[in-house]
Amino acid sequence: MAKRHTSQEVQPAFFSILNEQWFDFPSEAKYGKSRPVTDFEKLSRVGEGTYGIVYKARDTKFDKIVALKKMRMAGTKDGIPVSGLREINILLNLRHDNIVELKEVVVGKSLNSIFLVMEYCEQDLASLLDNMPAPFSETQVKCILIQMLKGLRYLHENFIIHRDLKVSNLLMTDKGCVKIADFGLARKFGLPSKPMTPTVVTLWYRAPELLLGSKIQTTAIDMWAAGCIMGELLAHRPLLPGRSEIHQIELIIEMFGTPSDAIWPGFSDLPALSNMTLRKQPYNNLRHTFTWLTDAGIRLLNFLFMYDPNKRATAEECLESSYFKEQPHPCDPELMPSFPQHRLKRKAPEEKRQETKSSMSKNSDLFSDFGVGPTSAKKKK
Ligand SMILES: Nc1ncnc2c1ncn2[C@@H]1O[C@H](COP(=O)(O)OP(=O)(O)OP(=O)(O)O)[C@@H](O)[C@H]1O
Repeated sequence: MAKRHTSQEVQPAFFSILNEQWFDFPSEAKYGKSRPVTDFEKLSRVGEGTYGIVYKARDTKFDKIVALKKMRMAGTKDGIPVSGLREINILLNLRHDNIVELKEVVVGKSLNSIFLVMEYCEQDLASLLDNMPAPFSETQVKCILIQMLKGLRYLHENFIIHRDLKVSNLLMTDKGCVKIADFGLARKFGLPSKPMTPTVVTLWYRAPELLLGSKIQTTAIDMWAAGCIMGELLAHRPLLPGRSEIHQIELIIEMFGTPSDAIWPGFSDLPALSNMTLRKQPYNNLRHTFTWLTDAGIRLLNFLFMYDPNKRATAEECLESSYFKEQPHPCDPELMPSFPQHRLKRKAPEEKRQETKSSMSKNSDLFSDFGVGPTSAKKKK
C-alpha cells in the first residue's frame, strides 16, 4: 500500500548532519558576522526546557521585544549540541505564520555560547491550560487546532517531522496566533541521522508505533500527538497521561481497543511485541470520553488516532474535516482571549507536567553573557 505519511528509515551518520547544517546557514551566520548578545537587554526568564533557557529580552539596536533561547552546552564535548544545530538549521529555513520565527543567532562572550533570537510569544498553551479558570470554548479550540494543523501541514510539506509536539510547544501571541515551537528534536527527511530512539516525543503524546519500537519514523507521529492535543483541549486535561511506557500503552488500549494485524498490517512484527502480551480490550471508548462531541468531532479524533500510521490522518486531511465547517465555527484568532493575568504563571505549571526527556543541570549562571545583570531585570508586563 502506498504510504500516506512521508517516512524515513534513519541511519547513523552524525557528522554529515553537522556539515549539511552549516552549509545551509545564511551567509551572516556562516561567516561569523553574528551580533553579540550584549545587543540585548534581558527583561525576564519565561521558560526553561531540556535544551535551553528562554528569556524575554529587548533588542536595544532595533527596540524590539524578542525571545532569547540560550542553548545548553552542558554535557557536550564539541561545543554546540546537535539538537541545537538541528533547531537552528530547521528554523532558519522555515517561514510560516504558525511556526515560531527564528530571527537570527547571536553569540555570547565565550565563543561556544549561542542564543537563538526568536519572535516573542506571550503564552504557551500548557501554562494557559493549567491556569485558566474555564476551559477553552469549542470555537476557541477549533481556532487553535486549525492554526496548529496549518503549521503541521507546512512542516510536513517541507519534509520536517517535529517529533515533540505537545501543548507546551504551542505558543500563542497576544493576537491569538498559535505558533509551533521547540525544534530541538525535529528532523528533515532525507538527511541521514542517528538511529531512531523510541523516546522521541514526550510520553503522553507518543504514538503507538514508537512505543512498540518501530524503526520507521513518519509524519504520522506528529499527527498522533495532534490528536492528543485536540483531546486535551476539548477535555481540559491530558488525554493519555501515562506514568511509564507500559502504562502509556495500557491507556491507549483502554481508550482505543487492542490493535491487530487486521487493522494495522505488520503490527505483530513490531519489536516490542516479542517480549510483551497486550491486554485484550475490544472497544473504542472515545465516544464515552467525549459524550458531548458531535459525530464529526469524534470522526476527526478517530482519524488522528488510527493505529496504522499509514491510515492516520494527514494535516491536510484534518483541515478538510467537516468538524471545522460545522457549528460552532472556529473563532477568528484576533478574538482569542489574551489572558494577561496568566503570563507570570508560566514556569510553575510547566514543572508539574510530566516530561520524559533527560533533565540536565539547570543551575549554571546563564545570565553571565548579557550586558545587563540579573539585578536590573525588569518586571514582566
Ligand atoms: N519564542 C518564544 N516566546 C516566548 N516564550 C518562549 C518562546 N520559545 C520558548 N518559550 C518558552 O520557553 C519554554 C521552553 O522552550 P523550548 O520548548 O523551546 O525549550 P526546550 O529546551 O527545547 O524544551 P523541551 O524540554 O520541551 O524540549 C516554552 O515552553 C515556552 O514557555
